[in-house]
Amino acid sequence: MLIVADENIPLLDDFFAGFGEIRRYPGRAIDRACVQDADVLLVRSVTQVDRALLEGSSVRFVGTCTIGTDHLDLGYFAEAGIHWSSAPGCNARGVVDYVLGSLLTLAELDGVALPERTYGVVGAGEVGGRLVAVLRGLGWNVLVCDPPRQAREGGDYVSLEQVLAQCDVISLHTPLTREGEQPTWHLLDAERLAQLRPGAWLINASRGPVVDNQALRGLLRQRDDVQAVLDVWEGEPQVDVALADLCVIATPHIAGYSLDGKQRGTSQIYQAFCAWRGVPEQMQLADLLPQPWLAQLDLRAEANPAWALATVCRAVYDPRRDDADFRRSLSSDPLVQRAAFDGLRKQYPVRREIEGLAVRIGGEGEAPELVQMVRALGGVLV
Ligand SMILES: NC(=O)C1=CN([C@@H]2O[C@H](COP(=O)(O)OP(=O)(O)OC[C@H]3O[C@@H](n4cnc5c(N)ncnc54)[C@H](O)[C@@H]3O)[C@@H](O)[C@H]2O)C=CC1
Ligand SMILES: O=C(O)C(=O)[C@H](O)COP(=O)(O)O
Repeated sequence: MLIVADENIPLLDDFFAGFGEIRRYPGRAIDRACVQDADVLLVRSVTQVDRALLEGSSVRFVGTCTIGTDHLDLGYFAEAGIHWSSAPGCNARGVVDYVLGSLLTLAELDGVALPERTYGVVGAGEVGGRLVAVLRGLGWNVLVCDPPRQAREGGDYVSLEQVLAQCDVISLHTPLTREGEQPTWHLLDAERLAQLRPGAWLINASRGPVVDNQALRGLLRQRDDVQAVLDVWEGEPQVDVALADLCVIATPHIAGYSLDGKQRGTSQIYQAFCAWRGVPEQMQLADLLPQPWLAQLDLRAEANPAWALATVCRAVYDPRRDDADFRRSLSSDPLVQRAAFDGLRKQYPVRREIEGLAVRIGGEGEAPELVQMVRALGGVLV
């Protein structure tokens, strides 16, 4: 069996070497010639997998080790009888950690207290749903907008207009869709961006085109009260450098790049592949993931809760590091800039997740606020 894979997929040999030959290519360089004789194609988000790539090839299974599927032509797969799988939720926690780290920076810059803000989460699936749970667990006020989910399940949701009118912070977690009843392409267009509340923060770690980047650049130039955090960009790996300069945090599509999330993505595709082939799974991700580098975090019971929150989150991940690396890499030469965008992602340092972090609260007293905070973040009290 010939398996063609994006070279950035971790643990390829551990999970797939037993099935046949693996040929690795840069994701953006996978073309018809690469896949012509392949049986299996394993990608991440940067390979457009469609009729133009696959027609005439022997590929019968496509796995994307990512949550997003906007790079896959699922209609063509159905027509051609190609089995496929994505990795739902694999790196959702990494994105939540990215949003938390961004909120801490925004709060420091604007001099506001996070519990006093109203949060709007748009898209309440694997990522947004976890983010809502964490924010509500912290006792913060959260409104949720997810029309497709609301139509399916009913429940306590609000419209996008309500989010724009009532929320100080808007975090986008929808897929990128161009068709259907609720398409998300330019969900935040010039008209909606103009409705952002005074002092609003906008975070986009979904897909670049969910926000009209040109309109956002115009808005940020006009309104210095609005702050933006962008992990994803229209036209990636090309980035609007002027827009990046206007953002508080700008990063090269790495919100979900925890080690755990990336390895989980490969593991989930392995599981889907084994199910498709009808063979038992031989490998377990738990046997491959290294121990977290931080064995335990110690807090004092008398610690200020806001300080403790920042300490726990930043002990694991601080997006300011990625922002600084990204800004250093920005270039007015498009070729240099595109290469730098992909280079930062390829060389991404090891980053773990807050969930499961062992936290010990020592010192005097019960510290119920700290206990609630650690539990809300998904930490484990020891
Ligand atoms: N920046 C990064 O590193 C990462 C980005 N992502 C992006 O985040 C997206 C969301 O991920 P998940 O939560 O795991 O997906 P999911 O499929 O579990 O949830 C998406 C939610 O968005 C809702 N939705 C769809 N259209 C909507 C609309 N017009 N308005 C409001 N809500 C809408 C859906 O009903 C669903 O509940 C992915 O599709 C992917 O594009 C995912 C992982 C990492
Ligand atoms: O899972 C998703 O969806 C993502 O956006 C991934 O973080 C994308 O990872 P790469 O394809 O950019 O390696």
